[in-house]
Formats: sequence, C-alpha cells, structure tokens
Amino acid sequence: MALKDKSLFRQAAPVGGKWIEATAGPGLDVVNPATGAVLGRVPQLGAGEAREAIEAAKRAMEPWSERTAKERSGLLRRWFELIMANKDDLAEILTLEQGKPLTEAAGEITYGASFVEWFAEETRRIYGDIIPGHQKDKRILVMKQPIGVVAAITPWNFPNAMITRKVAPALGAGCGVVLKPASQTPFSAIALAVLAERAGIPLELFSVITGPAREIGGEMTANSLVRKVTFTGSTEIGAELMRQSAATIKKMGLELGGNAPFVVFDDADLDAAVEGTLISKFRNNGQTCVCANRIYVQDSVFEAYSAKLCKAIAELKVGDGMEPGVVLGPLIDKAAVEKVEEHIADARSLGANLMLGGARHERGGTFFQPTVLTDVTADMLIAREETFGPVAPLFRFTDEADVIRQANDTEFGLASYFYASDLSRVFRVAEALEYGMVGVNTGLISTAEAPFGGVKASGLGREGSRYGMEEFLELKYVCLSV
Ligand SMILES: NC(=O)C1=CN([C@@H]2O[C@H](COP(=O)(O)OP(=O)(O)OC[C@H]3O[C@@H](n4cnc5c(N)ncnc54)[C@H](OP(=O)(O)O)[C@@H]3O)[C@@H](O)[C@H]2O)C=CC1
Ligand SMILES: O=C(O)CCCC(=O)O
Repeated sequence: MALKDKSLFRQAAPVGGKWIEATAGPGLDVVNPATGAVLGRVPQLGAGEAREAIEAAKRAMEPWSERTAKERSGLLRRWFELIMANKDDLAEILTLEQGKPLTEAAGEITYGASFVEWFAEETRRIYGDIIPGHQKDKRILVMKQPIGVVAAITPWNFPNAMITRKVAPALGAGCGVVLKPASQTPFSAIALAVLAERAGIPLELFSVITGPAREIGGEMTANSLVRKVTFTGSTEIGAELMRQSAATIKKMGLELGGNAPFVVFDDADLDAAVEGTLISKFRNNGQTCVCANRIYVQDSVFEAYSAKLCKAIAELKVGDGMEPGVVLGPLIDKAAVEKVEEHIADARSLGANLMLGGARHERGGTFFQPTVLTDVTADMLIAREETFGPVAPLFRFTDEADVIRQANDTEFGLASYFYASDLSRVFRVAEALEYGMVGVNTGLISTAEAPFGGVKASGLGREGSRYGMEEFLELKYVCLSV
C-alpha cells in the first residue's frame, strides 16, 4: 500500500473512547477482492464491546449536544476538510478492500465528504417553531432535540459514503454513534474514525465495532439506550432489525434493496439514454441499490438503443481497480458471482437471449463479463430480484400505460429512471412511478442536497438533504402559559 499517511490504515477499532488493536485478541482478515490477498486484520469484537460503546456514546452525548451548533458544525467542517485532504489515501484503501476502480473510489470519497460538509452546514439550521396557541394565554413551542444514541449498520458497496451519510447528521444533531461496518470493508470506516478523532470529535462519541453482525446487531437492537437504528443493506436483514427493535420501540432508518426500472421512451435522446444506462447500470459494477435492474425499451427504438448500448458496453475495461483505465472491477465475493450466474441461467432457460457477455471473465476470481440480455420477461428471476451485478436485462414495451404497470409491478420502490422529451409525458410518468426517487433523463440521482430513500420494501426514512437531519431529531412540544 503506497499511502502518504500510513496511520490511516489502522488495524484497530475505536470502542467507547479507546482503540482496540487487532493483535489484542481474535481478529478478522480482510481480503482484496481483486487478488484474494489478505490486506490486514481488524479486531473481532462482540456484544460486550457494542454495549460498552453504546454506554460511552450516551455519556459523551450530553456535553456534545450542549455545545453550540456552531461548535459542532465547525468540528464536522474540520472532519470534511481532513477527508478531502486525504482523499487519495482513502480512495486507495477503499479500492483495495472493495474492488471499485480507483477513480470511482476517489469519486466516492468526494461524495462521502459532501455529506459531512452538507450536514456541517445544516447543523446550524436546526430550527424549531412557535405555533399560535389554542387559547389566549398559550404559546406552543416546538424544539428539536437529538434523538439519542444512534446505531448504524452499513454495507460494503459504499464503504465510505454510506457511513458519512448517517454519522454526519447524527453528530450534527447532537447524538453519539456506534457503527458496525460491513465485514468486507472495515478499513474505510476505521480511516474515517481516525480522521474524526483528528478533527477533534470526541472519540467516545463515535465507535466502530468490527465483528459478527448478528451478535453486534443483537446488542444494538436490544439495548434501550439506542433510540435510532439506521441501516443500509438487504431488505431481509432490514426487516430482521426492525423486528428485533420492536421491543424497545426504536426509530428505524432503512435503506434497503431496490429493483429499479429504467425506461427508454420513443421520444428519448438515445445517445443520452445509453450514457445514462452506463452510469445507472454499471456504476460500482452494478452493485448499488439504485442500479437499473430492469431496462424497458419502447418497440420502435429497441433495435437502435440495444445496438448502441452493446457497442458502448463492449468498450468497458474490466480489471483490478488499481490499474489505469479500468471501469469494472471484481464483484465483491463468490456469492455475488453465483447470484449473477443464477439470474442469467434462469433468464436463458425461460427464453432470454444473450447479446453480450454472460460468463465469468477470463481474469478469473470474481471478475465477470458485462452482460446484455434481450427478450427478458416478467416471469424471470432477474425481473423480480436485485441482481447486484453487471447484467443489463432488456424488456420491450408498447405504450406508456403498459410500461408504468410493469415498472410498478414489484415489491420494491427505491430508484427509477426514464428518458423522454415530451413535457407532459415527463410529468405524467414521474408522478405515476411508485418510487422514492425518479431520475428523468439522467442516470445519476445521488447527491447530498436531495432526499435519498425508498418506499414499500425499499425502506423507511430519507438520508441526505435537510430531511436527513430530521431523522436524528425528536420534536418536543412545550406548552407555555403566558
Ligand atoms: N441497499 C443496499 O445498498 C444494499 C443491498 N444489498 C443487497 O443485499 C444482498 C446481500 O448483500 P449483503 O452484504 O449480504 O447484505 P446484508 O444486508 O447482509 O449486509 C449489510 C450490513 O448488515 C450487516 N448484517 C448482516 N446480517 C446482520 C444481522 N443479522 N444483524 C445486524 N447486521 C447484519 C452486515 O454485516 P456483515 O458484513 O458483517 O455480514 C453488513 O454490515 C446484495 O446482493 C444486495 O442485493 C447489499 C448491500 C447494500
Ligand atoms: O447502494 C447503496 O447502498 C446506496 C446507493 C449509493 C448512492 O447512490 O448513494
């Protein structure tokens, strides 16, 4: 590893105000998915350390929330500046543990930092209300207070940004945070904690617990000091966390699976639609919850669009994310490759045709060829489940009503996209899609300024934007008799 600042790659975890070294007890190896080589080790912690961290976060919260908003904001701002100043090192750590190409990893660091910057600003704007009273002598005050200790559980596909999007608003709101990062990508989380401490954020306020998910998650959900659980990952685990949290009535923030439709209407700019497809489908090698999962193309433009798409995809370079020019890295692990293979085999057995790719890449390991399938239909597995890989399944449709029905025919409701130019169609379709987010003539919708989140089985709550701060605040109503 050629880091400028080697202290950012720390084989230790901050727990309740002190660092626990991986060498101090049992550890977990972290592997580079591009090479299979062991990158390093993190401590294997459990329920006891999670409890310790939760109690420390609760103690640290009081003085933290009593600091002025300007002070908390200033420390978050300093954290943002340190993340940006160390962007190259953070990107390298991210690529080595996650696999995405280095330029894309650097993009994620900037994206992740933008949440810290945004919430540093929002911290100074946590305004309450004064409501006209219901009686002559009454004034109704509404104040916003930190919700309490926050437990955050994050996935491997965005090892930096999914953390900052949760931790920055929680700290800005005045909460303490205990984080369990994905086991595949803990070093990005630890590097963020190193920089948070360097920025002057009290160490006991933000702990990182590495170790077995079920045990740590069990403590996080059972512990009554935790008032909010914020999770990004699969719908199955999100539902489990919600069930586990029911006994202590916690507020849930759930960013779960998607099954995004991407619709190309006959009045679309096809070149722009192809460009948008590449971004939406192949960002992070198809491993995002907002990736296009079902691509619907109107009959009259199907041949033109699919030919352009295949030509563009054939040019995407597959390889180790550390090599220049690589656009598609490895998939995260063997299970991810097997899921992609299962979806392709199922689709082909039910009549889909392969236009491009379809198999493991000649580089071996978990590399996979970018793939295009045509004649895909609603009965196939790929139409119902998130593939989380570099497969573009193309469906045909005839008219607007037909495609809206097909696009909404899923239990999920996270992101959706469509390309069209007719203004009335744009409004009609945007309003009819049952999704938390709609990209119109764009394949990239994620930004710190906008509310990110889904409906139905895709989750609860919103992250980013001014709404993202509200998730970590409680309203208190004070009735004042004057
Ligand atoms: N919405 C999204 O952004 C994401 C969606 N997914 C979807 O989920 C599928 C499976 O991916 P996977 O990584 O297994 O996703 P998971 O939902 O299993 O993992 C996400 C996070 O939850 C943790 N976790 C897992 N089980 C528990 C538990 N019982 N209690 C508490 N925390 C838990 C994981 O820890 P650990 O790593 O230690 O297991 C990780 O930190 C993907 O193929 C994709 O379809 C996956 C990731 C992100
Ligand atoms: O896949 C995810 O977990 C979230 C999508 C990343 C983003 O666009 O913010």
